[in-house]
Amino acid sequence: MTHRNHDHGWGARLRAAVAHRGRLCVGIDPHPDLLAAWDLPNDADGLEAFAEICVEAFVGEVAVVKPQVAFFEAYGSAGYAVLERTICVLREAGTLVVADAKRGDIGSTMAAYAHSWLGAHSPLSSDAVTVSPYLGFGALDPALSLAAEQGRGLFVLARTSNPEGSELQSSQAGGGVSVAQSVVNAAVEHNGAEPDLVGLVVGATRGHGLDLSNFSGPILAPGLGAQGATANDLADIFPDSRKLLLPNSSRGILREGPSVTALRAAAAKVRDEVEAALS
Ligand SMILES: O=C(O)c1cc(=O)[nH]c(=O)n1[C@@H]1O[C@H](COP(=O)(O)O)[C@@H](O)[C@H]1O
Repeated sequence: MTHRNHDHGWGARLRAAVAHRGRLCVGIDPHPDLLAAWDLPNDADGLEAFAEICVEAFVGEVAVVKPQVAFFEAYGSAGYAVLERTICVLREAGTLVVADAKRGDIGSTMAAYAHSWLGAHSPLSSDAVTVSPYLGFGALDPALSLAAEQGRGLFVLARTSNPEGSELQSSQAGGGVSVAQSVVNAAVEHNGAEPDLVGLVVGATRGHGLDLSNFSGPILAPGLGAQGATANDLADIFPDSRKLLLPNSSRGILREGPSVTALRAAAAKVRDEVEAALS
């Protein structure tokens, strides 16, 4: 039997967390050059120390943390073990975890990915996961069903922050809308039944050209800091989507490490700038 509990579902948990700790999503992106800057070895031990420092700095300070899976995967099974512990510790401390895995595959394989990142008993079980709709939005169905069943969320790439994304995402899909807009429209349709289940990823680095007026779910907006966007850009780029906008900064904050105090202060500063800009 499908179990759905809206009170404890993703949307309710996200809205409560954001009301309490603000909209900023801080990325844990352990780039090798950051490990070096933090005087940590470029191996799984260095990765673990990096992640532990991030956890100590960000828990209680921000609502949402987004570990970028690629930087853990680079260390193989030892890296995955660090990722498992990081996700688990963050969630136990009440911080929402968006696993940035950008998964997307044919439906039957997508079901396996969904179980890895959203399944209740998976070692990588997170509150939400980033997914790519570019094998077809319908291919995400198994992830949509599991997320709804488990009270978890998805963030579907619509208009990404990188310049290379434009050519594909701005090209025309059927029905006279852009490919990215067709993703937005599909998300609107799905959220009719399950509000907030499907979030979007829309970069904060430039005007997205999307009609988001019918979309009321969460929008993850990467690009603050290292990619050049500032908190003051947000209100212009997302005039109608302020409530559940989750701007992300990773390197811009992580560069302030390895001091836990300095990292925490950097996250708090960006969080407060975001709140001031969107209020
Ligand atoms: O899905 C994402 O999080 C994502 C989508 C996107 O369009 N652009 C983007 O930068 N990201 C991720 O957001 C993070 C941005 O990192 P910084 O550029 O260091 O702030 C990285 O982990 C990216 O993989």
